Amino acid sequence: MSNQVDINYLDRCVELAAEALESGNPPFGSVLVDANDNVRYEGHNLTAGGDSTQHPEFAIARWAATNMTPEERAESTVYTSGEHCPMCAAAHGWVGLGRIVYASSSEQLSTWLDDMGVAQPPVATLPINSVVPNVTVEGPFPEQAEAIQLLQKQYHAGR
Ligand SMILES: Nc1nc2[nH]cnc2c(=O)[nH]1
Repeated sequence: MSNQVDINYLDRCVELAAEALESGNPPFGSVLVDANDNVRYEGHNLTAGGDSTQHPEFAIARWAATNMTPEERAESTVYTSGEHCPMCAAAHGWVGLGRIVYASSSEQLSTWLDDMGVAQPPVATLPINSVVPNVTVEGPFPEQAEAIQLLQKQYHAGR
């Protein structure tokens, strides 16, 4: 069940995605929140340097593996501006993180890329649950997805 708390964290993800764009990176941002509603990690995409695995969701999985117990991980929520790619969904599943709430879906991203005449990513745009069937996933959220589409347009217009 989503609520205003979820919406607030998604809004933060949109802010982080905007920060990514400002620093020349693709607009993706994510937040890791534990069961006590503490933000444990937040970040944005850092792939502009040439390492295409520097997604915030992947960074969250690796940070959580080092810094949280298995129980803490399972009870936490990952908020993210865009639905996890298969690499990040797999990392999320391997480290046993909990619920995922995303603003815009991979299917939406794929459609936006086609509409902009931009090539599809080299990794399939699968739904998270195709990769990790047992993770609770919520999204998309229309208002935040619209904001992300705008950031995607700005990112690709500048390339
Ligand atoms: N969810 C997500 N998808 C991406 N596709 C390309 N980069 C990213 C990223 O950082 N996050």
